[in-house]
Amino acid sequence: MINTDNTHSEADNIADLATHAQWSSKRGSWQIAKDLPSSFKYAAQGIAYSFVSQRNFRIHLVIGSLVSALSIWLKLPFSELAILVLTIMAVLVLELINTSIEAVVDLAIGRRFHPLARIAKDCSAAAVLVASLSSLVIALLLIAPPLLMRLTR
Ligand SMILES: Nc1ncnc2c1ncn2[C@@H]1O[C@H](COP(=O)(O)OP(=O)(O)OP(=O)(O)O)[C@@H](O)[C@H]1O
Repeated sequence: MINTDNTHSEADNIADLATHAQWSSKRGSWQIAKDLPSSFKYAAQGIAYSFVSQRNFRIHLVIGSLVSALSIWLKLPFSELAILVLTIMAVLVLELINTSIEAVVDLAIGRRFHPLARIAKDCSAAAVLVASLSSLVIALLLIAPPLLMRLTR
């Protein structure tokens, strides 16, 4: 409750507002991470759920691991390895967000058809596709030349 009488200073009111906003935003949560290890545990649960339930997540993980192994074998410079790691992780991150959006849409409308649900899911899947295509192009640009050199030596 925000106090409006004169015994409260401006700073007290701002502190009250901050506390109020913090608790309002958490009101809908069933459970709140109480410490850092709990936050990591919930994040790990999200990764495990995506791995088990999403075929595309597993495919991206396998391709990402192969590309990383190939890059190390080719002894790519650290800067190029960093670019590859960034693009592989971007695809996995978007796959996780896609899974999250699908779950939220299903939670909101269940098994009913809705054009907005279709748009939300299609755009979220499109984000993964665009990131996958761009990471494919980046991988080809960085890996193809040294691989060809190695194979034709
Ligand atoms: N409630 C809905 N209303 C309208 N269209 C829907 C709805 N649910 C799914 N769709 C359509 O079906 C497609 C597949 O939805 P689904 O929830 O099965 O995703 P998915 O196959 O798991 O996607 P991804 O392969 O990206 O994980 C969506 O992209 C959307 O076009």
